[in-house]
Amino acid sequence: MKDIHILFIGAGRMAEAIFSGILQKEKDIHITVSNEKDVQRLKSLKEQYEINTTTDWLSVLHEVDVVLLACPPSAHDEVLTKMNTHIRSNQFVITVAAGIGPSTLERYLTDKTPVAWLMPNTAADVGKSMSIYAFGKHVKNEHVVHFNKIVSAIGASEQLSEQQVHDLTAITGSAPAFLYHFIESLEDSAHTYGITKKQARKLVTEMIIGSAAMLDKHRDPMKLRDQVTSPGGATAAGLSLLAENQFATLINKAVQATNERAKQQGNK
Ligand SMILES: NC(=O)C1=CN([C@@H]2O[C@H](COP(=O)(O)OP(=O)(O)OC[C@H]3O[C@@H](n4cnc5c(N)ncnc54)[C@H](O)[C@@H]3O)[C@@H](O)[C@H]2O)C=CC1
Ligand SMILES: O=C(O)[C@@H]1CCC=N1
Repeated sequence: MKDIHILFIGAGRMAEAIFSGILQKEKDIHITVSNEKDVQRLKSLKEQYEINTTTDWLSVLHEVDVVLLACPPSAHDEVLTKMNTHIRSNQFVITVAAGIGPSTLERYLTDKTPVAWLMPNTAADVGKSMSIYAFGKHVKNEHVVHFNKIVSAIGASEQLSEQQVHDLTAITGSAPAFLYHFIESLEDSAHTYGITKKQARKLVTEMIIGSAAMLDKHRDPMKLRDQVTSPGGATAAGLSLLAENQFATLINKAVQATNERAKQQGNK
């Protein structure tokens, strides 16, 4: 397969996680990263990753096979409007923006442009993103081949419908932040029992890594929870308190609030 050249529009946290993951796995994917004006950020990314950078993505657009939009949902209107008059047929446009599905991309890119919506998470940086995606109407086999090469470099993936990517943005895109918040809360709690912050971090981080490894091996959280919960014992008391305070309902509400905001961002 011929080398792939990807232009990133947006040089923030998600862009970096994705191209960092790609560069660790793939030698024949070339990266150019752009933002509007933060030249300091581009300089430091160029030094760290040995990639090309620009503040003028339009000037490189004609050279690339894939454009990956990693800018805020609110920037899409301006970027896609500008792109539509310059993009060549067959150039593949992917967005990772919350709320911006393939039907939105196709409304802007009017010349049967192949498009895809990818919802990854920052674990792309370590090749462990769980990414969901949906394709637009004009995606052909050659684009699927490129897409699979890019997405498999950053972790696991699942193709869904556009509506499902809307509905599950909270789960793959945002829920890592829920989990990190849970971890921070455990650290704060541990720290109240007279250990240092460093010790609290070690206890909680290693516990989470161990639990994730168990989940990876056994893939059955209910069974794993049960193994920890000695009948009538200490864990059961903690879980009861979580249940009395509607922990599962609260998580569901957080998922809904996230998805609502994601959709709202895409509708602007
Ligand atoms: N951070 C995350 O975990 C995830 C983020 N996303 C999506 O990734 C996108 C970027 O999010 P973050 O990296 O978190 O944000 P960020 O704020 O770290 O990065 C945004 C980047 O876009 C650039 N930008 C802003 N307006 C622009 C414009 N008009 N033209 C070109 N570049 C422009 C900024 O300079 C910056 O480099 C968003 O659409 C978000 O929904 C999706 C999944 C997960
Ligand atoms: O917070 C956000 O809007 C983005 C989308 C999913 C994760 N981060």
